[in-house]
Amino acid sequence: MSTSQPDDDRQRPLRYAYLGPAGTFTEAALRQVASPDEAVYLPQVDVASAIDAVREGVADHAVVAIESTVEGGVTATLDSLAVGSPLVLLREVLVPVQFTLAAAPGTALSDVRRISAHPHAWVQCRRWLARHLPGVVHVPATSNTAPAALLSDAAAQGSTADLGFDAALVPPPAVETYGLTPLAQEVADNASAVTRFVVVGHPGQIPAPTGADKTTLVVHLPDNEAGALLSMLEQFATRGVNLSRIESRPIGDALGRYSFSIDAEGHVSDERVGEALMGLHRRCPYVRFLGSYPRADAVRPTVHVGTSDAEFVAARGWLDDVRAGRAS
Ligand SMILES: O=C(O)C(=O)C[C@]1(C(=O)O)C=C[C@@H](O)C=C1
Repeated sequence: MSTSQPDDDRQRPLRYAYLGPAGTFTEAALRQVASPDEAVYLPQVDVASAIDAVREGVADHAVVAIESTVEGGVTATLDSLAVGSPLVLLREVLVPVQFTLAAAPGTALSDVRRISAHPHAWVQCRRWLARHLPGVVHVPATSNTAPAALLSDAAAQGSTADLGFDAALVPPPAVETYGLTPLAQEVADNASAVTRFVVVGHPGQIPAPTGADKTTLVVHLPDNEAGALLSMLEQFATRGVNLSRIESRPIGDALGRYSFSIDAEGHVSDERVGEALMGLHRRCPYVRFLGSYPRADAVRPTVHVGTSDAEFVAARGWLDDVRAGRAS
């Protein structure tokens, strides 16, 4: 991805909105996309603000978490992308996730009664906390480093007593960044936890197919139709398109109305993916294309007999012949 773009005939660095403050896992994802030397980093208080910064033209791109091995889909991201002016995903980045329990210097593990943590971090450390700090109270934080910054500022002013928490779950590098003391390291329950982040931008050029791509969609089903979900899934299955994620989110206008957030293997320029999208367009009242982009793990899909590009093209040629009276 290029990191500069024309602006009134000038080259200016791209601006990236992301969940801050400094040192979040989101920032680690952003560093894989563009270094702070060549891009402008715009930390935001939450995921929705990062995405809105792109819609409002304050940022060129947003980097946001979309899925984690422990919690599944990041609902704030899925919901922000599902409505509002159209945006697309341009790239995905994987970040291994581990946590340190940290506090201001002078705090001991035995002092800890209340821990500030992002809700996803809390869930990822739940079993460790139950075993080592039973009864400890969760104080929700807006990001993994927001409480680290508060602890650091309060310690600099002489006391952390009024903060409402004694310690925080933070990304390991943030311990040093914010001058904290580690109380316990590697406290995540799943040592191989990974969070998937995406780069969000305005619709325009779609990243070129690599052979190992992903396509993200939002789909609504027809109301009150038996088998509507099955019919939607068949659009993928009959074309040999595997799904790597599907989850339902409330549309929000009435009980029982859900939209489906889907990651499909392949690129919109693949014949089988294009055919599946046309099937969705015919069967479903609403389909939002959220982009085709290279998979971070570079895993190529298994192409089943009868679903390769060449076989779709040959089938279309055969039909043209039939329609023109040339078929034998
Ligand atoms: O980027 C961060 O550090 C965050 O606080 C966000 C977030 C998330 O939204 O899932 C990112 C990675 C971890 O899975 C926990 C929290």
